[in-house]
Amino acid sequence: MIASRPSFCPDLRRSSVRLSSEVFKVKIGRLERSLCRSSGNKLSAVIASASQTSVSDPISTPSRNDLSDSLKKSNEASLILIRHGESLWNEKNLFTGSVDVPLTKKGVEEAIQAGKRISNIPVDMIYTSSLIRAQMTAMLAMTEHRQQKVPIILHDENERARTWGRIFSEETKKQSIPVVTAWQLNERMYGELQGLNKQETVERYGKEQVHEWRRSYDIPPPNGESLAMCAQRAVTYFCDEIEPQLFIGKNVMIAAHGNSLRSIIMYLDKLTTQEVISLELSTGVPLLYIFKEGRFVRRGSPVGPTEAGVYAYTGKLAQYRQKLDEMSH
Ligand SMILES: O=C(O)[C@@H](CO)OP(=O)(O)O
Repeated sequence: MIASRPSFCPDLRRSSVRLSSEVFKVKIGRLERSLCRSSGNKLSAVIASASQTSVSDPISTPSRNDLSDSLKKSNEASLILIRHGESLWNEKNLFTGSVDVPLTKKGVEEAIQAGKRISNIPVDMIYTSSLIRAQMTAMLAMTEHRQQKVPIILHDENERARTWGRIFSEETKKQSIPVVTAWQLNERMYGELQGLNKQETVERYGKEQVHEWRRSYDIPPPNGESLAMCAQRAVTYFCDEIEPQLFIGKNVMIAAHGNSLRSIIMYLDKLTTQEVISLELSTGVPLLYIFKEGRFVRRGSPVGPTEAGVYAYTGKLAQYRQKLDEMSH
């Protein structure tokens, strides 16, 4: 197979040099298009970042002026990616895909440990898949965060959900973190392999065939999604909904799945279709990226001895941590 780099979001491909005003205009245009496209209260997920409040109020719709003020203010943001902790089907070695399986006790512990590792990194918005294992991971991780804000899931499935979920205190909103759930970040649909034991599937179909289903880029398992198909929806969502938040300086955490995150990492790290095949993500280990001047720079996983290095990378992160230290003294 010829290694190639798929272009999911051609108008947003990042320049390796300083973000030119030309590109910046495109990116703002994109954000505005995304605002235009969004209808009704779906708008709140994107424009939450445009207002200076922490949780989008599903009723209020901040003006474009708020948006452009906010755009001018920030040029650096953190992006944390976490694959969910171990699920009950990971433990049983079953293909899981779109089946909505909760965490094991070990998975709960992994999520809490992940939270400790990122407890000094700012989080303004959280995106999770619509599956409980990713949502549990995000929520458990945030119980450890030093900022001590409350993650609140936004419900925009219908008018009543939006209206009934309103918050009437500005102060309480400031102490909250909006959590957007999106099916596009779900694990890839594993088709007729869902619920099958991985080892038994190898015994039945052979190691090579199963490896092809699990790790090839564009060969789907029977009636399921290939990584390419999963990337199409996950990366498009990332470009349309999450990247605009980073552009305006919002620090974002994404809790998702092995394959939806592999496809997003492929986009962030500009991996080829060949390189992504060997990319494996452990459960519950957070990865940190810094988004600056239109580029994503991978800082690795802020764990153990590397933690000091992670904070040393940017002045903004160091300042944030110092502020947290001062507040807790
Ligand atoms: O079963 C699944 O849904 C995934 C992730 O656990 O498995 P794989 O590692 O084969 O992509």
